[in-house]
Amino acid sequence: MSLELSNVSLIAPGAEAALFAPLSLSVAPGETVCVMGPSGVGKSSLIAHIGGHLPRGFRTTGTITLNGGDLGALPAEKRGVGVLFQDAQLFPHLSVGDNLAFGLRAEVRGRAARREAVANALEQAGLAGFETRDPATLSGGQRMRVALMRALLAQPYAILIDEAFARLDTGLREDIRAFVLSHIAASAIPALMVSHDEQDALAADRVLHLAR
Ligand SMILES: Nc1ncnc2c1ncn2[C@@H]1O[C@H](COP(=O)(O)OP(=O)(O)OP(=O)(O)O)[C@@H](O)[C@H]1O
Repeated sequence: MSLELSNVSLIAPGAEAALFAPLSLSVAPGETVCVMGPSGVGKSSLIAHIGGHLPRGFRTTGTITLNGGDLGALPAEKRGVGVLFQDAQLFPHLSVGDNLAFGLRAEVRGRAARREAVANALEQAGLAGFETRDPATLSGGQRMRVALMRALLAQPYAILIDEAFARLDTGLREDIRAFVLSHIAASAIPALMVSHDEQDALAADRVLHLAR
């Protein structure tokens, strides 16, 4: 199902004017839309708003619909939105396998079934056998692949990507971007990707420029 934004805008705490002109957008299942725009226009805040993590004091207009429901009525953990950040944000105190198991939905019951789901995800990420590894021992690209698999194991209705590839080396960035975007397309969920990188824009299905 599509991710639908209708007349969405944000007013930062203490500000009078909206950060960007009201935004209406429909992102289709399997489609990736790249959101670009000048620094400070509100790209990360838009991602935070959709995910339900907007800092206190922001005012918002418009509506966001996902999976047929109004996201504004739901707390972050009930929105079914997965977010990929720049530093992958794996839990440092959990093994790679436990990070993935954290993403698994509660419906996957039983130790054997959960272990198998984690092993499958690692296999898909090209990281078979990495269950007991400490996330700190992974490369940036490996961490990002685990972060994507953790997000997908939760079977989200949409994925948001906030400059997730920016800190990776150029060659690796291309591989990881292709890995992430192909998994999103295969999962048939809509994705919104915030970026400054022209290469990200080229890899997306569509580009949207946020303007004041
Ligand atoms: N917690 C906050 N309190 C007050 N203002 C904030 C807060 N978070 C963000 N802002 C303001 O909201 C505006 C948009 O910030 P945001 O980080 O969303 O922009 P951005 O387009 O992602 O920028 P960049 O490209 O530099 O990452 C900025 O003017 C910023 O100062």
